[in-house]
Amino acid sequence: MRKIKCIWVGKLRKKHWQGAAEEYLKKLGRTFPITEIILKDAPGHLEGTAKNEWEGKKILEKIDSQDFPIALDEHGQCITSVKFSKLLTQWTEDPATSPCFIIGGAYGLSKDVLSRCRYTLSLSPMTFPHELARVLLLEQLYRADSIRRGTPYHHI
Ligand SMILES: C[S@@+](CC[C@H](N)C(=O)[O-])C[C@H]1O[C@@H](n2cnc3c(N)ncnc32)[C@H](O)[C@@H]1O
Repeated sequence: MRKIKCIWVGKLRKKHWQGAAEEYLKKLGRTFPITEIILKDAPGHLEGTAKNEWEGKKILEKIDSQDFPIALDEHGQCITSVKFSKLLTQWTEDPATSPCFIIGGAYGLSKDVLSRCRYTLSLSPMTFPHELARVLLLEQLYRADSIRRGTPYHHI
């Protein structure tokens, strides 16, 4: 079964992010059901590292033993969409595991989350807001699936 889990920190508050995310979730839903786990932001009185450690603990609680956790982080591996499609096929076809993509909040992912992850994916060496990173990842998942199926969405 091809299934993908996504752990996000924080809601998409603006309509334009919601609309963009929904568009790709709907397209992906036809072939790749996505399970989204949306975690609350850390309490407002926490700052910097304390914030990402608090969020990190909540993220770790949601990673199951059969998950193959993939951190989204600007310092990770920057790869082509074709390579991503191959990796995604490999991850989703492994009967023992299923991919679990993780996007952090405003202060990023904690060291514990990064070290628990089995792959770290960068969307660019530049830093994006988590809402945009979420939309970009969903679009790349859709593109990767289109490449795998040979549908005319990606033009090499
Ligand atoms: C605003 S960024 C956090 C920025 C930065 N790491 C920090 O510590 O301040 C929020 C989240 O979006 C995701 N993100 C932002 N830019 C990214 C990129 N270029 N590649 C992959 N993920 C990115 C990451 O999951 C990150 O934890």
